[in-house]
Amino acid sequence: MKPEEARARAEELRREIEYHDHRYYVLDDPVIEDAEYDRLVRELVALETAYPELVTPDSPTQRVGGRPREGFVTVQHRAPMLSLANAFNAADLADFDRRVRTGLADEDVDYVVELKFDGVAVSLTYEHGRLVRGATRGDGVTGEEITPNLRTIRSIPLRLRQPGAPNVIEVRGEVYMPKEAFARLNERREDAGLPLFANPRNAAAGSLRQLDPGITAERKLDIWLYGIGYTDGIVFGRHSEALAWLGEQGFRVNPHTRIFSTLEEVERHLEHWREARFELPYVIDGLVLKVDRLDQQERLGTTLKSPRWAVAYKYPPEQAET
Ligand SMILES: NC(=O)c1cnc(N)c2cc(Br)sc12
Repeated sequence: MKPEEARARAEELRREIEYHDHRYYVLDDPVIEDAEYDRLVRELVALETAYPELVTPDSPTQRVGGRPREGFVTVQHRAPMLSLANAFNAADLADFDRRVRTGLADEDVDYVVELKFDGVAVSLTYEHGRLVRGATRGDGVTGEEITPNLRTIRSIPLRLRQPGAPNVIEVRGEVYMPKEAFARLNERREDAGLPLFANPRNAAAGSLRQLDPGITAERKLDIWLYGIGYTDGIVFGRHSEALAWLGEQGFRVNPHTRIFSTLEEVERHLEHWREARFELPYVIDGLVLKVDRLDQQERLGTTLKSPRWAVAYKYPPEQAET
């Protein structure tokens, strides 16, 4: 095969494998048998072995790369990762709603209500559509650079759908360990006489902070994306539009998000999830309310550490920490 034929075939295989990764890991709706998928990957690995100059960082064969690190470097988030004020009951919610409506001179308000995932908040930076950096939240301004570990999470796209990707975009989400993976991991640790993780959040944090990405890759972590930090090339009118755009770009966005225009509807929704959350295959510790219109968010602004346009409604912790 001539080099330019090899290059073309490698790119064709990458797109096909990316398509199937998105179907399987993001949509949970594969359209190919495992054996056929493995054949595609084997053909790409063979091509990249025969023509090493073809290997690109965003090739699906480069998910688990690099030697273990000595330690983590810190990076500055282009836009700070805010924390959320908490609401624990109907009175707290009514206070939040009243402050929002007062701040908006009694304009109509839509709330986007999303699940609050009990995991590790991370920021993914894409430049020209390619994943260049992944970091933990840290103190909101400075986080730890954990790119090789995040690249092992198969539902994180290594490159965005073109066209439409801005030059630079930071997307925010929560890395978590599904309850089933957590139970299996602790079983293996018990058999090996290792200390157990107390809960899936600690297991996810411990798995992300591994210096060896190969270990992270074995931990079956996953991610939900729920926000956009800095971006230089795209403007949204509503948070719900930004979430839809993230889904179109290939990110894994949670299907239980809803939009309500009255507090009563929000409260009914929160009561539904008070018990229904235990049926989910991942842990949530509450739900997040956000004013949907971004111009209204702007007008409400933020306090020193958290937005006035969002609040986390928290359920009491589960009795026996799973
Ligand atoms: N859906 C969301 O916005 C969401 C979900 N889970 C979380 N742990 C957090 C934290 C912030 Br800050 S926002 C958010």
